[in-house]
Amino acid sequence: MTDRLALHGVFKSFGGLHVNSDVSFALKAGDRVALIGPNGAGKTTLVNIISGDLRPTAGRVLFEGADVTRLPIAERSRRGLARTFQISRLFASLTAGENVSLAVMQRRGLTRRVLSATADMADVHTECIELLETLGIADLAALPVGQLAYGQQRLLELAIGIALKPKVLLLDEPAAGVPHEETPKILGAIDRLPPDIAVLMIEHDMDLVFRFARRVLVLAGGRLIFEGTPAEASLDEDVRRAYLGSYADARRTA
Ligand SMILES: Nc1ncnc2c1ncn2[C@@H]1O[C@H](COP(=O)(O)OP(=O)(O)OP(=O)(O)O)[C@@H](O)[C@H]1O
Repeated sequence: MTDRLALHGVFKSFGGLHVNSDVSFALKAGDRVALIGPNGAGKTTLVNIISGDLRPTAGRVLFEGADVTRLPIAERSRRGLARTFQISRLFASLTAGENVSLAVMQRRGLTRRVLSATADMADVHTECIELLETLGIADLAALPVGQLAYGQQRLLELAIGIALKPKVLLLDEPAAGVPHEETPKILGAIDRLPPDIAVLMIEHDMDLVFRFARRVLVLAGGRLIFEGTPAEASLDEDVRRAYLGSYADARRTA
């Protein structure tokens, strides 16, 4: 089976700052992988490289076997790569339903011919409402995004990610900033993602990692220092050191 996503020797520097060094890994259909690591380890930078928001300094990103390293975000998205952001990027002046409908329309190729597409709009609306129902936020469809609570906005972001029917979904801290009592809803939504999607999730909350991930990648100082199950990660000495902040010291003295 061709990997859905593969990174080969990815490096990223900002001036003299080496943020990602020689990172390689692959995701297959149905994978549930968490990318963890201490603050500043380079996780978001790596996700930005996968999504096309950033170009790597060296190395390659393959999507279904094809080199997409130089392709723009929109082309990667058309091929089936979707992401959510750590900080919400929803259209605040549109309603929740309109935000999801736009994603459904984008996937169906309707956004370029909006004026001639009215016949398809009933379908788009039905799909949008079904999606919002799946995430338990159908009652919010008519509300402007600006009026939604933060946790509801994160659920809406997930709805948009799913609306794109991606083959690979990148989730950047989907539960960040969500009040504790609302995290079960985010977890429930993630549990109900279509099983075939390959999902890579950046997450600090280890409860969520344990519940979601079957495999964990640990990034420290820009390098992958561990790949294994969540249980193995929690017992690994290098991983423990990375989280205690002594990994950088160990490298400096090595
Ligand atoms: N555009 C940029 N220009 C310069 N430095 C950057 C840029 N983007 C990120 N960095 C630096 O790269 C390092 C890694 O940042 P990144 O956001 O990828 O880490 P992270 O592992 O996602 O951290 P966190 O868990 O805190 O979100 C940090 O030192 C950050 O300041």
